[in-house]
Amino acid sequence: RSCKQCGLTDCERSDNGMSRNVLMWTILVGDSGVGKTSLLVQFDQGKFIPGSFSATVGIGFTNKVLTVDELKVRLQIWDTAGQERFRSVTHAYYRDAQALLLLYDITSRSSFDNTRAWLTEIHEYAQDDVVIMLLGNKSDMASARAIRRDEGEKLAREYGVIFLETSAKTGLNVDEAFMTVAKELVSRSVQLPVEPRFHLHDVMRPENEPSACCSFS
Ligand SMILES: Nc1nc2c(ncn2[C@@H]2O[C@H](COP(=O)(O)OP(=O)(O)OP(=O)(O)O)[C@@H](O)[C@H]2O)c(=O)[nH]1
Ligand SMILES: [Mg+2]
Repeated sequence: RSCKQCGLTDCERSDNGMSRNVLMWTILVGDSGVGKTSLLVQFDQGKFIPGSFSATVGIGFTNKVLTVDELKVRLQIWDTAGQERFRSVTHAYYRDAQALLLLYDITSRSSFDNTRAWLTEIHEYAQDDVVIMLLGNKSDMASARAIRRDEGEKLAREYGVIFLETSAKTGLNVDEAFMTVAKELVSRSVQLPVEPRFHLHDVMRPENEPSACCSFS
């Protein structure tokens, strides 16, 4: 049985028998080859699959549940195709995103330069209050580095977004990146308690009642 809405097979319960879940849409964007799929595989499965590069076609999602301040945060993470020909598909998903992770490859000047165009697109298609993180990926490739860390930090400051350098290969800062997003989403929603923009679920339910946070098919 999997939920028709979020694709999860079950709903976690916290220790006090209540389930309190929030689902948040997160999208990975950036040029083809920067490591979006690899980052997601590292986060989801804790592994890096070396070998030839196989570009993502279309779009797909992975669910991960993180706990932030006793709140279960389900991140529905959409991995998009970086190739130009798939851009129009990706645009359709921006509007529903609460968070966007924009990756560049620290060994590729062009992927870094293109982040400005990505940010312009994000501002055009995404919600104004979307959480944006800039990630300089492949930080393990020190000898091939083309973008200094402080260049990434400067760009992030300019656009007012959060910045981290990551490595999908070694796992450096991968969990941190997603945890930072989840925490930021939770803290922003706490500041706006009137109508949080949680996408689907935000329920509390006693242990002996069937979980209602998902709708099963
Ligand atoms: N050394 C190193 N290689 C990486 C890292 N992340 C990705 N790669 C490699 O870079 C290539 C591209 O990675 P992908 O994750 O497929 O890139 P992508 O951003 O999903 O590309 P598209 O699907 O075309 O948008 C692959 O050969 C990966 O093995 C990293 O952190 N370090
Ligand atoms: Mg990919």
